[in-house]
Amino acid sequence: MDQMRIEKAVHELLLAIGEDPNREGLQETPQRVAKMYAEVFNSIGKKPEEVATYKTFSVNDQPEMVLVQAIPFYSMCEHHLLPFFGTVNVAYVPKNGKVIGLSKIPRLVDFVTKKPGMQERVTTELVAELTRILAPAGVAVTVAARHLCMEMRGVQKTGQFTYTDRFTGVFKTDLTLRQEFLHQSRGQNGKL
Ligand SMILES: Nc1nc2c(ncn2[C@@H]2O[C@H](COP(=O)(O)OP(=O)(O)OP(=O)(O)O)[C@@H](O)[C@H]2O)c(=O)[nH]1
Ligand SMILES: [Zn+2]
Repeated sequence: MDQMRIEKAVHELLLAIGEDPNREGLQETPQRVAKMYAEVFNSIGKKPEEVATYKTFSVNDQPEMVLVQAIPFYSMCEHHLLPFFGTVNVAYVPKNGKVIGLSKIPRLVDFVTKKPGMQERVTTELVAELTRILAPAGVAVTVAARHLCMEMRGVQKTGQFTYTDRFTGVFKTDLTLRQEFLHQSRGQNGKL
């Protein structure tokens, strides 16, 4: 990421909105924004393996379903560069005893959210990455998120959650399993 270019652009942006980039509180703002973008857009143009390792293990007696519930995330909408944020539930059914290190699931959530995007793509990319890494019998992902571009501007509807989901493999065919996933992952405060 070109930090100097971001700094220049933010300086220009401050001028364009009628601010004084030289006043005390704004003097370091271009650097701060450049640093912040490097953090929140950390996965642009990268492959998951460039940001973290995705270690898998073999187990003899595999569980029916592995579910990590209510993983928090923050992302930026690609239309307005405003945050959308919420929680993700991720589950998979292993195949041939192949499982992934548990922490790698929130790491994958970080990977798919650290770039300008849409909630639908967060949902489908998570499924695609888990499928690529694990080739499991099925994956289930549900995302619940609030979008600041619908809250603090524009249509200005506050506190709404948008829900998206994707089910593959056995989660598509076995409705009892899907119900179990939805039951287990149901939380509070709008979390799925
Ligand atoms: N499907 C989807 N839409 C999103 C997401 N984040 C933001 N949007 C929408 O993207 C759309 C962009 O629409 P435009 O008409 O180009 O932009 P706009 O004039 O700023 O639209 P308003 O927000 O309605 O004022 C808006 O309807 C946003 O609500 C998302 O994750 N998924
Ligand atoms: Zn938006």
